[in-house]
Amino acid sequence: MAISFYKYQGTGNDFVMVDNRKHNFPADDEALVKSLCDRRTGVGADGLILLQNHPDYDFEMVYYNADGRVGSMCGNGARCTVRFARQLGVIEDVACFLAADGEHQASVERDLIQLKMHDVKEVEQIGEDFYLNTGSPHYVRFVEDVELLDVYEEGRAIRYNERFNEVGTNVNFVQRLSDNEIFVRTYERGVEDETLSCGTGVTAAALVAGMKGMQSPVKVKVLGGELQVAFEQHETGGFKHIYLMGPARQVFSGTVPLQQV
Ligand SMILES: N[C@H](CCC[C@H](N)C(=O)O)C(=O)O
Repeated sequence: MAISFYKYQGTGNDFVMVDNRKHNFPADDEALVKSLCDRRTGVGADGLILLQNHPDYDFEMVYYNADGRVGSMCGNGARCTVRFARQLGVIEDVACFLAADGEHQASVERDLIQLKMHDVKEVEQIGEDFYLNTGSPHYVRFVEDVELLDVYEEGRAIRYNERFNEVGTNVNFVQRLSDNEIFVRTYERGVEDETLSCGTGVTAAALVAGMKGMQSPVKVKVLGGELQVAFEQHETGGFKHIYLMGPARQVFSGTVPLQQV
């Protein structure tokens, strides 16, 4: 038996995608997911996503981190899944789909995928830093020079802080570049390394930039390209009408013999 897969990437956050509408991919096999995501002995990706039928939605996305564990919401992965659904003919230019954190709307505008995120009701302040959930948990720290930072070491120190216990957190380091632009680097839980981009992390960083007075939409530079985040801020704190926008495309497709993974 062989597994057919597609490889997608959105601003450098890359995913093995499986069309699971008619198959039954053995995703509870953590070792299998992990080996497919391995960059030397597998296809190589930050995560694996199943696109599935759902009776009430255009489709359902099920996301696994590169370590093989079922993940929470993945913003770039969702944008890639929308592109994948479009290319499979599952949707046209708009989608309403189910992800780990519930329903999402999205639209395809040429090269760009715009994804509606859930409202964020509260942002916790921890010293000078912030902690919020944009579908996945994110710690946000503003720094002077993000390019010089050791994201792996400093990210791990926060990731494994006992405050976050087994659940852990993703960690985002943010530099303000101008009145409407930030640069974000993210240490990702489940990948346990820096990735080139993290959609829910970029969203979290842009919302914190909003709290610090930046107007929507916020342009976000990441190592793998550029995204944009639009939002409305409640007077009482919290955010609504949050949109993440950026490119997502197919890189290649192939098959993996199952006995070899
Ligand atoms: N890369 C993803 C985030 C995945 C979240 C995952 N790493 C976790 O929280 O465990 C994104 O684009 O939003």
